Amino acid sequence: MKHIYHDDSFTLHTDLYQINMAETYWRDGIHNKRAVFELFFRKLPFGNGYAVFAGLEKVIQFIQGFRFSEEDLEYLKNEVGYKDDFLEYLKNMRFTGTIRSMKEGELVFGNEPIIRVDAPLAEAQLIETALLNIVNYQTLIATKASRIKQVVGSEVAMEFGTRRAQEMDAAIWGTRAAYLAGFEATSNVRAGKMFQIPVSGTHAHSMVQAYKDEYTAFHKYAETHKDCVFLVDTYDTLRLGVPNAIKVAKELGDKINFIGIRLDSGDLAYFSKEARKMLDEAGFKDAKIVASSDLDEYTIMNLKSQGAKIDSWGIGTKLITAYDQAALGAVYKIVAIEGDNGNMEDTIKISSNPEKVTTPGLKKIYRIINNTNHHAEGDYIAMEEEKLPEKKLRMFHPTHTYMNKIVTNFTAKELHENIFSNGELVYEIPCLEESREYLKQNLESLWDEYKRIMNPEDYPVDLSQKCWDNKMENIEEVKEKVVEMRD
Ligand SMILES: Nc1ncnc2c1ncn2[C@@H]1O[C@H](COP(=O)(O)OP(=O)(O)OP(=O)(O)O)[C@@H](O)[C@H]1O
Ligand SMILES: O=P(O)(O)OC[C@H]1O[C@H](OP(=O)(O)OP(=O)(O)O)[C@H](O)[C@@H]1O
Ligand SMILES: O=C(O)c1cccnc1
Repeated sequence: MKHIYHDDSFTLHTDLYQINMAETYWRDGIHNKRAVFELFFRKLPFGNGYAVFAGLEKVIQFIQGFRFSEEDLEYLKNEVGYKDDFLEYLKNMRFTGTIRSMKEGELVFGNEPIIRVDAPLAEAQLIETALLNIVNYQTLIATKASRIKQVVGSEVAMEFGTRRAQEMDAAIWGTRAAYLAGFEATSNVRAGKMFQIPVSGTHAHSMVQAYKDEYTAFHKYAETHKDCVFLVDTYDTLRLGVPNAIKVAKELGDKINFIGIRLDSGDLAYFSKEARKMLDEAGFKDAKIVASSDLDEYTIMNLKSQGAKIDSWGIGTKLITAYDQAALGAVYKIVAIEGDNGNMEDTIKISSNPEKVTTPGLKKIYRIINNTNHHAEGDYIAMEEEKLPEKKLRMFHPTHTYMNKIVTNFTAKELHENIFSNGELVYEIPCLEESREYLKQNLESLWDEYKRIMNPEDYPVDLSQKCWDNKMENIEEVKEKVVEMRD
């Protein structure tokens, strides 16, 4: 038993420094001060023109289960050394704050708040790490999957990555993210069961090797399964594999549903074209060709440009591990805190890099949709109490302010929904299918220039004049303070 790890709560899924800060706030009596944090990333992953937000459902689960278990408290006491009075405070802690968030399947861009947490300071602090962990991974994989699906187009994309994923949780939630982003199926049966994702699969080389020859292996498989996709590359794809598949399909005729073949190595363009001819000549015009083997959006695009005859794509390692970018860099920054007089006061983090200076204050985020062509003109961050003009909106780049435009005849769609209100879940969680459909609609409203997988245009994420002025005032105030403190 010693080596079987017991794990009865996710609440300690945080960094030690969060608990240490919570203790400081509590001992100082400021733990219940209202604080507002925003979760956002600065740079889009993979050089993509948009990201796909995923992770909210798991965030909700985490918040609902947020309580320190007896075992957590014992551990914190005996192994980390926290004192009883503080542990008593943690014991009674529940999440009592308000969370506003974008919906899963929302298109999201750099420097815009995806989630806003408005909660007692210590609570907001303690949930940071888990929120970032969930959103960073799921959004990264959903974005990678969406890129791949853009290239795959109307053909079928199947998620095959579990064996290469960074452990079991990543396989499960990565698969969910891939389906949300438009993949049609997964080979992971547990993910299929948990999220009602269609499951699908062929067979491995091991089965051919176990029976020694392809003919016997395909035949035995066909005797036990109606739907058959035969893997044809174990020995010699065109001389043995494809002819054996055709032979078995002909012999068993209507007794099976010969779906097609899978190619997993070699020149996939050449093999698929040759195999297509062979299948067609044998009368199997509807048989499908599945391809797998280290595929990603670039290889798929390249194979298509070579005229590969592939109907279905199995994508594993490069999707589920986000092969070309290991992490999304979302951060969680405090933007306002209750002052001693009870009013909310802005907070700002200064940086020598203008892109890294946070945008202070309570804000709302809107997508500006052109009413004529129903496409998004850009996103617009305004102060919470601000009323947007109805007829004419001036949008300008927040660092290169000379880049600006006037938008007329638009709809400003607010992107945040109320998720928790004073600790109560007030959001009806959509099913995965709905979020998937929501993403599809969102992509339709995005101009193609932001969707291409290489060198897309920069999508505008602008600040309102008030929001921009407020940021500048905050920067000036901090500068003055720094001078005062230096003198
Ligand atoms: N016609 C093609 N054009 C571009 N890339 C291709 C083409 N055919 C295959 N590829 C890609 O080339 C890579 C080949 O991988 P690799 O060198 O490991 O060999 P393999 O053919 O998969 O053989 P094996 O699995 O036996 O090692 C894969 O990423 C595959 O998707
Ligand atoms: O290439 P990926 O995109 O990661 O897709 C998943 C890979 O996993 C399987 O290979 P594996 O060698 O693990 O097993 P198998 O060939 O014996 O089935 C499959 O044949 C794919 O090549
Ligand atoms: O069903 C398949 O063909 C499959 C599943 C997982 C990984 N590679 C292939």
